[in-house]
Amino acid sequence: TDIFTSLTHLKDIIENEEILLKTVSDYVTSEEDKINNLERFVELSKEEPIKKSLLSNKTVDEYLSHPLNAYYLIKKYALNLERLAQVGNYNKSLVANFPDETDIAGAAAGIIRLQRTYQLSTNDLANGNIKGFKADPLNSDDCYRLGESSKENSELGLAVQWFNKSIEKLHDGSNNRRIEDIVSLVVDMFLLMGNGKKALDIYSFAIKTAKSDESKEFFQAELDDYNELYKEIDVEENSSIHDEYSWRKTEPEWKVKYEEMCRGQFKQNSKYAKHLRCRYVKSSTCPYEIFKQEILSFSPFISMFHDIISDKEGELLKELAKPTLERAQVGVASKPELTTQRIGKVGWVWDNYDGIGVTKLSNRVARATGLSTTFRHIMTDAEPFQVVNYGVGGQYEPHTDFYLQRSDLNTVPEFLLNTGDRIATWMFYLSTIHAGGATVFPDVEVAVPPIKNAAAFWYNFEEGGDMDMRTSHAGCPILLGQKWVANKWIREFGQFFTRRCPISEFFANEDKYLLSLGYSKREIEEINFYSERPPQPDQ
Ligand SMILES: O=C(O)CCC(=O)C(=O)O
Ligand SMILES: [Fe+2]
Repeated sequence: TDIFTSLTHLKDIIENEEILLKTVSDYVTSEEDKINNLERFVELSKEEPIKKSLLSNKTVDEYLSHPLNAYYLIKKYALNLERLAQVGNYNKSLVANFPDETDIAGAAAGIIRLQRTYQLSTNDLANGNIKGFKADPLNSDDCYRLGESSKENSELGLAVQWFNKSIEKLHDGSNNRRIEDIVSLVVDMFLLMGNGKKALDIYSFAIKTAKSDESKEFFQAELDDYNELYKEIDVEENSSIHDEYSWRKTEPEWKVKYEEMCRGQFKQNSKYAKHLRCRYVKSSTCPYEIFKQEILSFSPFISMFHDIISDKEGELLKELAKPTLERAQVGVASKPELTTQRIGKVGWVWDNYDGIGVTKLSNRVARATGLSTTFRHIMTDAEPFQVVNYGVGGQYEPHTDFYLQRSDLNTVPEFLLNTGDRIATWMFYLSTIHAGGATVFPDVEVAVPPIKNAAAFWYNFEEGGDMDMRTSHAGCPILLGQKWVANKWIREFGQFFTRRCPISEFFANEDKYLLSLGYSKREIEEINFYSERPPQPDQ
């Protein structure tokens, strides 16, 4: 560096010695802090490993049945992951599946979805109570996160409630945000609701009750800003009736209806409702095999089969699907999208995947429905099983299973080319759900309860071969329990020789169905005449 050739640089180095020293000592302190932090983490984890402290005698599945527990676990592991990021060298594959901050936010959004859909009170939820099922109460940090999530979702009323809860619990030490900032957020929410009066009240109250001079000054400054901004507006006049408890985001009609269906607020209003029944159906090929079918709607034809798969077979499907599970996308193969419209992970399980086990299940679907489910690599009669596992507040918003754009039929993987559309849907329910999670058909007000080891089965097309838009359906958010389903979509063209007559003869046409039950034409006219079908809105 040629220092020896002049002495002036040596002088500089002497000047800078102190700064260098400080840099090194700062580094040592910060590394020490890190190590201390990690040491504390190891100590705590040794004292109460997650396996023991959280589960306490429950199985993992029981524990995860409560959405708040799932949220707690996600948060705990995500925060651990942040700590581990400070450790230089360790086996990264151990944390490959760890959740991160985006998962905490996703789980919080799921809980807000559940709160809104099932109209849960903020108090109950904050106490960990969902319909009598208990989890640990939420702490101040959790409540704050739920407030943020509500805000992001434009649920301003809920946001106020959660931010207030977070302030109420601030003393628990979980939350290092400043009370001033949370109060300002509450004020913002009221302003967005159009309630300036409330905003003013909160500032005045905060100034009166402030715990320190700084705090008081902060609120005074905020209030001054506010007065400056809104001096033109008569606050009293503009304060609408909005309070946080009655305030709801305006949702499109389909969503309101969907959420009502999920809550069970609907009437089976088909005039044929009283003829719905359970029946035994004979297997299409095996003379001694009988299936238990419950008919839920004649037109469109929607039914369920009870006890149609064993626990063991269900486990097989889940196990085979697990390694292939990926975040669900919506849309066609050429342009799938990640959306909140469907919150779950899907995997595909093909016939012959595991010896004969999966094929046996496909064959059973064929015998129960009379449709062909033969799998082929070109021109298949049915798709492989699509196994779906839902997450916290997981759902699938209303959709139809067929391709709305006819041209999309040409952008499918090769084995599905020239197989026509999804003429019918079969869906196994593979897990126990205590609340929520029904499959609902809002247009015809039919709900299929997600009963373990049962299956839903319906036709997506009308008798004449047109798409039946009334089959639009949804998987409701899961409130308590875990949800696994396995779809088997049966394609159109493979049914050329197998399609059963009774479907077109009886079920697609309700009158024909009644004839088949032995009613005379006159009786059917009478049933039609006296049936109590509520007036339809736009007739
Ligand atoms: O989970 C449900 O109940 C519905 C699922 C569904 O409709 C689908 O996967 O296409
Ligand atoms: Fe579907």
